[in-house]
Amino acid sequence: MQIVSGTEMRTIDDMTINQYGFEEFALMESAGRAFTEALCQRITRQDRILVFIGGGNNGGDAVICARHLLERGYDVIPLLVVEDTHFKGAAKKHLELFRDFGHEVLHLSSLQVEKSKTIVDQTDVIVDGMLGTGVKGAVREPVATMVSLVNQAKACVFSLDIPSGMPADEAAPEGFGVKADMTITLSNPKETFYLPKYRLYTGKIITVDIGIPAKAQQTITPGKFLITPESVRNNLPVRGPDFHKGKAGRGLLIAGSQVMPGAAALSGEAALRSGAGLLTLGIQAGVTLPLPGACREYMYRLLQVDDGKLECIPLQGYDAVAVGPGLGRDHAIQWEKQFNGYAGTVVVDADGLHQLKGHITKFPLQTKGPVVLTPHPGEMAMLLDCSKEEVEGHRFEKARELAAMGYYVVLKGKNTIIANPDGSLWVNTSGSPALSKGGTGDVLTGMILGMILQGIGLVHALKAAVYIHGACGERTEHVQEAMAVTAGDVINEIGPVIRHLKLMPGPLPVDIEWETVIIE
Ligand SMILES: NC(=O)C1=CN([C@@H]2O[C@H](COP(=O)(O)OP(=O)(O)OC[C@H]3O[C@@H](n4cnc5c(N)ncnc54)[C@H](OP(=O)(O)O)[C@@H]3O)[C@@H](O)[C@H]2O)[C@@H](O)CC1
Ligand SMILES: [K+]
Repeated sequence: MQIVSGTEMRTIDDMTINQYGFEEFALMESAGRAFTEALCQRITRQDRILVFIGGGNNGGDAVICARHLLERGYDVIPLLVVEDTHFKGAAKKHLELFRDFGHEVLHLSSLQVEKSKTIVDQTDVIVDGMLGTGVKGAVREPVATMVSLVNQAKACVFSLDIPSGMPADEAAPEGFGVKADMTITLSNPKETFYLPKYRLYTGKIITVDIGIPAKAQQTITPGKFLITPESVRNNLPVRGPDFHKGKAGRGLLIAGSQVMPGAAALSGEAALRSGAGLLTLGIQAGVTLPLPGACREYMYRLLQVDDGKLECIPLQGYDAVAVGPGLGRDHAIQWEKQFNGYAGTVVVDADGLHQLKGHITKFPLQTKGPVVLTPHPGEMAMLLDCSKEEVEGHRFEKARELAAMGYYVVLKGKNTIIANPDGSLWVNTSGSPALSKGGTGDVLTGMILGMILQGIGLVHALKAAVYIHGACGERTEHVQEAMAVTAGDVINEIGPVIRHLKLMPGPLPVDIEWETVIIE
């Protein structure tokens, strides 16, 4: 499913109306009705409903919603927050139609604030159709007061398309808006839904189809998409009866140090649990792994340190290499010597990212294969020389900025973003606060390596690892409190989550074939 900014949504709307000849009046009817259908599945006939109606097209949709609710016999108060003169085009026509059908609206201007507060207090359900994707700047009066009233109300708040006041473009200045229990969004989720600063605004997000043609959507390139469980499931590795470990790839993990041996253990185990065929752990000589039981399936390559530099490992025979978890920053990776001409996939995480910083613009030119970087927001800020706040406020832009240097980027956090060097993005929606603990990032790196090794295609591998990692976090919460969950618990859920995905209905793809990487 495609995610859009408000600007992109307007481009899609313009195409639909001006290029493909859809009537704006009919499109608005379709939007208002689709919203109402989704709303009616979530409310009861006994609910007293207050519909807030703004003066733009979002208000037009809200008028249509009020009409359908009244026609179905619901108890509705339609409340206009602006004067009639504000209405234009299709929204104006729908307001006229509303009156032609004998319905009446209340005007906010005719009420004292106290009276509107009483109405809000006596309401069970609020439909928030004051401002949509066309909001500009800080919310003005009298809408601002209504936003505050809605936010104090005990009623269940359903925002139409987007919580009023919240911008739909990442680039827009931060807005103050309605805090909804649920946002029923039209046609496409808006990009700001997935930014940390707006996390408390949308509530649960439902997307409804309003009949925008796919062709109009495809004009937005490079696109931004949600990772769906279906898309992950349909691209999971499959093992047929003639499967053997050679088909599941040979991986190398360069990880661990005296003070962080556990990171190597966690990453490696996660790679194996995610399906890696053969795994070698490259680890500094003398480091003792703390969990011998968990590590008995690896092969080892002990690395010497000479003059502060980590020994290089010949990469022939390895289909992919992950470097960084728990590695420390004292012993330098010899990036150029180690990876020059390597045609497999390289995944760089954690301390590996800190060490790569000085080589960030050159590294993609030194390797022949794809390079995946998996920063959390702090590491992203370090790589791009900006603040963590800048990264968190502009996650799409920053992910694209780093990807444009020639990388596949996995920008971690809630709603992890995967960015392709061509600018396409995928946003994850699985996850849980249970994952907020040291070691879960090391687990993700291992899962990424494990998925890549099984040859399902790099982007599919990244999507699968990121989605399954989040789903493992969710699943740990079924049996224990989020605060008690450890990275090891997350690993234990990998198998059950993959099984659960595979049991979803529909045919699975046929057996995968590992494409051997040729190393020159
Ligand atoms: N996606 C789709 O395919 C379809 C989308 N549709 C719908 O269109 C919506 C977008 O509609 P839109 O472009 O008319 O803008 P919208 O959000 O109603 O805001 C404009 C109004 O807000 C006002 N206003 C602005 N800023 C303000 C502020 N800071 N503080 C206070 N007021 C402010 C502005 O007032 P003005 O500045 O003109 O005085 C004007 O009255 C979209 O979200 C979806 O619901 C469907 O109908 C059809 C299919
Ligand atoms: K709204």
